[in-house]
Amino acid sequence: MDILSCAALAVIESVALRALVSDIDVGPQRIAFIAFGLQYLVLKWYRLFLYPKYFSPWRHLPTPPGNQFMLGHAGRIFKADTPVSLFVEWMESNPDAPFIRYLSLGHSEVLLVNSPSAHREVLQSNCYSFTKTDRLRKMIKQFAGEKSLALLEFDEHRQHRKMLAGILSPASIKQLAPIFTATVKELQNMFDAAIESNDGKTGVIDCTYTYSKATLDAVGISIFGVDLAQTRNAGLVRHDNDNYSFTDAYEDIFAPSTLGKVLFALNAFIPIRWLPLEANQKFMFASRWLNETLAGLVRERRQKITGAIAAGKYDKQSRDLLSFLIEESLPGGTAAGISDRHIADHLLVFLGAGHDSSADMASWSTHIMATRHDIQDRLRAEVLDLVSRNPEPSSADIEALPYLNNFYRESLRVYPPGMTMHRQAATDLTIQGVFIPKGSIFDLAPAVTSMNPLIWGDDAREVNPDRWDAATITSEQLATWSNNVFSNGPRICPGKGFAQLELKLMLFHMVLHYRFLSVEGEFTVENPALTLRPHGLRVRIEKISG
Ligand code: HEM
Repeated sequence: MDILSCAALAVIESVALRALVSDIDVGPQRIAFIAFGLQYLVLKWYRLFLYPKYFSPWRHLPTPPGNQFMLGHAGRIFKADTPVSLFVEWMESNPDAPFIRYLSLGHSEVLLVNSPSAHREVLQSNCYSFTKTDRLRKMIKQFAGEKSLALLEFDEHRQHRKMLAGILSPASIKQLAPIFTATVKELQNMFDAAIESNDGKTGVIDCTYTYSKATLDAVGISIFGVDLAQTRNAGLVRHDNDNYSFTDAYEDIFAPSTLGKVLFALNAFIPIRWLPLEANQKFMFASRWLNETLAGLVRERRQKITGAIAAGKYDKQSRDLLSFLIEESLPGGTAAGISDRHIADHLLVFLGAGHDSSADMASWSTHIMATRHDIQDRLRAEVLDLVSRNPEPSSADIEALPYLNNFYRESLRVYPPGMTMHRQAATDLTIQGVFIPKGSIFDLAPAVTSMNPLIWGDDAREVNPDRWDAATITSEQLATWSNNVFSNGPRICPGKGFAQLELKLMLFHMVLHYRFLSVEGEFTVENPALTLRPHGLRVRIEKISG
């Protein structure tokens, strides 16, 4: 935009100068070129250095130190221990400020939403005055269709949330319990294999790999009703892998090589998918494969369901979310009229949003248990007590365990997997007395409120499941806006109940059958990343006999 305005102005100036000064012996192109260069430099200098410091409406907001030339704070964010650790540090220096301003690449301003009341205004009161940012939209569009819930805005988003409400309601989530329990058995097989391949007594699991696989199995069966590892597409086979499966496509998109990750992020700034690189070809193939295969899956399931209904043989029991959504899309259903394209796009986002976050949560819970044996022992005592009274507890019995519930909430508070949300103002507005021009960029990080010492006390960074005890927890800590781990407002995570059931069942069985002895070696946290993902977190486990 700046280039275009400067170029247009330079042409006008050149024409005007030659009209006003008759004996000028410099050609019009040269004049325009020099004018363009000078104007562009002055404008950039203003934007980079003068505007943020002297003219921005946000210049009085807290701005952290450490701004680097051209990189702003972005360089330090990418080098930090986790993608959100600087946000938490900045919040700790300004715990009650509504917003903190930081500078991103090219010194562009970003507002970090800080106080609970500012969160409420951005996520609830003015939810539809914001959209996802253009960059995030470009990033998500690389693998999910435009019709997916995560990309819908305004009335269309409202309408689709309503259509999808039934399939993720508590009643339908409850029906998924047997599926989750079955996938926990898979997890146990992986744990046992790790122990067997060592000395038969203890073994080491790589948390990211193990939980990723287990939760992908769980979301595959619960969302699509298929074993994703076995799902192939006969019409679309990769030349170097004729056994290409859903798992391959998923990995090529969500767990690519380092170059693949860089290209994924870069493509949100400049289109680079046309570059003839292997990482690009893999990504493009996987994205096409995933979209075509899902469309085929939806088509087949619709035929099967409508055929069974017509024959009077449809069994509504034990249905996955895809079957449920297709049923509801029929005349009279809560999602009547929703297109197959929308269904496929929504479910692909459910898969992406639900898989990594649940796997990360399981990894961090394991980390807590392996480093805090006191917490692990209390969890196990509670689980054993339930089993001694009721050897076959229902999912409702498990969900009601108080210490397991406290542990689940505390683990999410300290290690929120859905790490950041990004928004862009769709209109001019004022929030908490701060003027927000249209186009302003916002970051929201659940850790910012979850770690706020004014809400959670000076030990906010410590893991302490007891802080959730009904007898002692304060109303401020329980307030909706003190906890944004699943976001809040109209865009609150629709998979909250799904994640809770899946993870509590997984934790229950893990604690019942295994001891988590220690963390082996060092590990890092992926940065940049879409979720709070430990890398190389290896934990020694031991099977509990009997
Ligand atoms: C521990 C597990 C999970 C966490 C921490 C989590 C967190 C979040 C957060 C913070 C958002 C808001 C993103 C934004 O507005 O930019 C979100 C949105 C979303 N989540 Fe989750 N999530 C989890 C599991 C799941 C599961 C299991 C599913 C599906 C089965 C799911 C589906 C979605 C969808 C579809 C959205 C977009 C909602 C919309 O834009 O209306 N999530 N999640």
